[in-house]
Amino acid sequence: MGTVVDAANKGVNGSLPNEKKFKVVFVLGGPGSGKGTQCANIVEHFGFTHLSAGDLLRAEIKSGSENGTMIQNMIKEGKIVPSEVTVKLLQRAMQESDNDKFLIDGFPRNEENRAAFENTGIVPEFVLFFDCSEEEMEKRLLSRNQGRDDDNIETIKKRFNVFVESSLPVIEYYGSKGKVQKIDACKPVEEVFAAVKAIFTQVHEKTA
Ligand SMILES: Nc1ncnc2c1ncn2[C@@H]1O[C@H](COP(=O)(O)OP(=O)(O)OP(=O)(O)O)[C@@H](O)[C@H]1O
Ligand SMILES: Nc1ccn([C@@H]2O[C@H](COP(=O)(O)O)[C@@H](O)[C@H]2O)c(=O)n1
Ligand SMILES: [Mg+2]
Repeated sequence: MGTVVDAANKGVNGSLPNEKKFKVVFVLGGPGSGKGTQCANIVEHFGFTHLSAGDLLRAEIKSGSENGTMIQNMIKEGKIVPSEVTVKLLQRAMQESDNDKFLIDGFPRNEENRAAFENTGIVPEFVLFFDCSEEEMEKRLLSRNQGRDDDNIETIKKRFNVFVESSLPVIEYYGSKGKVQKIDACKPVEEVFAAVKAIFTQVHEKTA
């Protein structure tokens, strides 16, 4: 597995110190591609802690935070919340955790997210990319039934546009660095997990 940021490279290039040693995998893919579903499986089999940026933002709304209304409006519009807010939530969750292995789901969603996270000094081990057609993702989101404000066709279309315009370039960036593990996420859950499992098993064997 790649390098985990440690004491030796804390604070390099003006970045903030990574106080604990963290191992991070970014989990990316379009809305409804199955990121949350597969993260739950990875947690069970590989001992990671799952941090969904979307879940942290939704919890922030519920907590009555001063940013709550702004976040709620952004989510309803399918827009990306300023990185400063999201990175703080992620950093806090990592610092408060007893674990040192994190799946960061739905982040970085744009170039601003990516640059802001890079400033923490934490380097992702790799990026898991769930690749799925819009047709299949739309079908899944419209039948998700979790009461999410953004699971309606108007917001779904906006989220697809944001994914193509802002998130895919981030995946391409990591692809150019040889860090992307792409998975066909249009298949049934069990088949997708078999592919995910193979990747995590291989990575684990390399570092064992
Ligand atoms: N491989 C699959 N085949 C069929 N349905 C799936 C599959 N994976 C997930 N689902 C279902 O699709 C819906 C969306 O899945 P999930 O919430 O995991 O997606 P997500 O990528 O986290 O979406 P979002 O970005 O909106 O949070 C859920 O109802 C889930 O049960
Ligand atoms: N890095 C992120 C991640 C999410 N958001 C906002 O939350 C919405 C839901 O995210 P899910 O991952 O749960 O689908 C998303 O559409 C954004 O509005 C964000 O701003 N930044
Ligand atoms: Mg999700």
